[in-house]
Amino acid sequence: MLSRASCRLQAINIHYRNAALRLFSSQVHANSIDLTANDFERNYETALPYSKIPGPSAFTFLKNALPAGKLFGKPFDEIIKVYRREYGDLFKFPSLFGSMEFVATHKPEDFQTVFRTEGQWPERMGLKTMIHYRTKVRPDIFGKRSGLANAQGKEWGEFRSTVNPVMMQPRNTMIYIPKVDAVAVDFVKRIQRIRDAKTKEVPENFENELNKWALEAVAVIALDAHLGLLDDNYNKRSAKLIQGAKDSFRLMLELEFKPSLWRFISTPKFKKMIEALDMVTDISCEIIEEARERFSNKRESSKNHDESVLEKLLQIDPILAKLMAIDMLFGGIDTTSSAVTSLLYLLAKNPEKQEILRQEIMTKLPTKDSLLTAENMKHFPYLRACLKESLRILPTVGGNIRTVPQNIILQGYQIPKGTAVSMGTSILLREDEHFPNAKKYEPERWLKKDGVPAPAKSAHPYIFLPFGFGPRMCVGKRFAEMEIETLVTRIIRNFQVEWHHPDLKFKFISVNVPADNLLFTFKDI
Ligand code: HEM
Repeated sequence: MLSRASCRLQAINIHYRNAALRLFSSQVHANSIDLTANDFERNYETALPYSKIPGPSAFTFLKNALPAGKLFGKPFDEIIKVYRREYGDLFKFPSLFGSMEFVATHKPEDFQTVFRTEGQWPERMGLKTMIHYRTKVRPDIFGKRSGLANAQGKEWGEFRSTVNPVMMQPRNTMIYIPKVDAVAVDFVKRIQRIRDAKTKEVPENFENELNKWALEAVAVIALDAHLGLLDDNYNKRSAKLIQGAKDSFRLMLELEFKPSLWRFISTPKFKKMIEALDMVTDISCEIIEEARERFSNKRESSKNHDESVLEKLLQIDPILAKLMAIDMLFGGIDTTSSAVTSLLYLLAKNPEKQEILRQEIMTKLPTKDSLLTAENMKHFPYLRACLKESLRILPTVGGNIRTVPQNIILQGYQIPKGTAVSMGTSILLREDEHFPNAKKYEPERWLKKDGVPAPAKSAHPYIFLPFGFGPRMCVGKRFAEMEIETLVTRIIRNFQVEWHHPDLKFKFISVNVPADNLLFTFKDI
């Protein structure tokens, strides 16, 4: 029987889904085309056969990826770029040693077709390595479940309906601002302690500091837990969690998308991935168990509305609650810290934009210790535009993926039901054709002025989707945006951020992460 809390959440969820549907249909009005299964069925037989889609053969793909091959050791986004130059906007990646064959497209009209036909329970191919680990290696923890990101069909639909009201409602996000702000204030103090006394430049391991901030921030939301990562003698257990999460993402991606025999034998990389995943799972479970004990010791009268995500979900489904909490700790590190990195870097490289942002922040935070509230966060449109613009120029993820639930046609080719389609947006986001003066950091393009719509609105509506699209979009979107905006507000209120080194490069390791040391200078305002 459903508990009262669960009924309330289900009702909120129905409301949420309706609101989300309205939002999506208003988002896509501009260039929308009406697509029905019938349109494709009518023309499917006359379209070019799937087998004719260009792309490297399994042999060429393997040859290129081996030592001495032209793509050996190249990151995944680089491989995609090379094949796009060779084969055009639509090409096929072959299956190798059991890996999944997929089609890659770089046409916004195709993204629209794929998203508009994705159905009630959109499918995104799960990570086989993660599914294997959770269901075969650690059923003691996960039972038969592989987590929200890897679940499909009805199981995914039920999981998502349960977590949406807790994680995706703006109201439920804003209540965590004071806690997340306290973490941001600690981070500002940490910058003051670790930067060079004279030059004000931070040490070369600053990326690790940002990772620690990200884990600390997501842990207060997920578990109401203070991990102590920003203290000088920081907690080594949580530091291991960060390293484990980074290693396992890197290894999973390599095993999934590069030629590997892991499906048949336990390769050295596979063993390392299991070790890293074990580290993440075991430490997360310990932290979650501690949080659970704290909640059970909490007196009824002291319970309040800003309970952590875990606490709220525990009242509905304890196993799902634990799974979601692990995934929040796991998925909430590299993603948000990478987005903060690109935003700070672009503000450092564009001091005039940084100054406009600071003026906006000063209107609501006249002193450095003014309170940051849900109310004054509503009045930072330039901050929001700065974040969008940095996600455009230096996106955190390279694109989106769907497994199509019906036969469709892309660029004149048959795409049979069940095909995985990858939609590469990161290259398009930096093309003048879609965003005039695309290389320029121009937050203003996201703002409407004197009743004139924001210039970025004229781009195809399916290109800029940094958190994905539709019912399967990122479930951590609202928390991520709030965490990033809170931290950047505190940093820009306290420091002039500068960059005095050659241009920063990024590399793609499941998300785009900096390839060089983050040698930011933070001068006091
Ligand atoms: C800047 C930060 C982030 C970016 C850019 C980002 C981006 C994305 C994208 C593009 C997807 C795929 C969406 C789709 O297929 O339509 C996704 C899914 C997901 N994200 Fe995020 N994410 C971020 C932060 C987070 C955080 C902080 C969490 C955890 C609290 C999180 C948890 C997830 C989960 C669990 C999914 C799978 C959702 C599902 O399959 O239903 N993400 N994210």
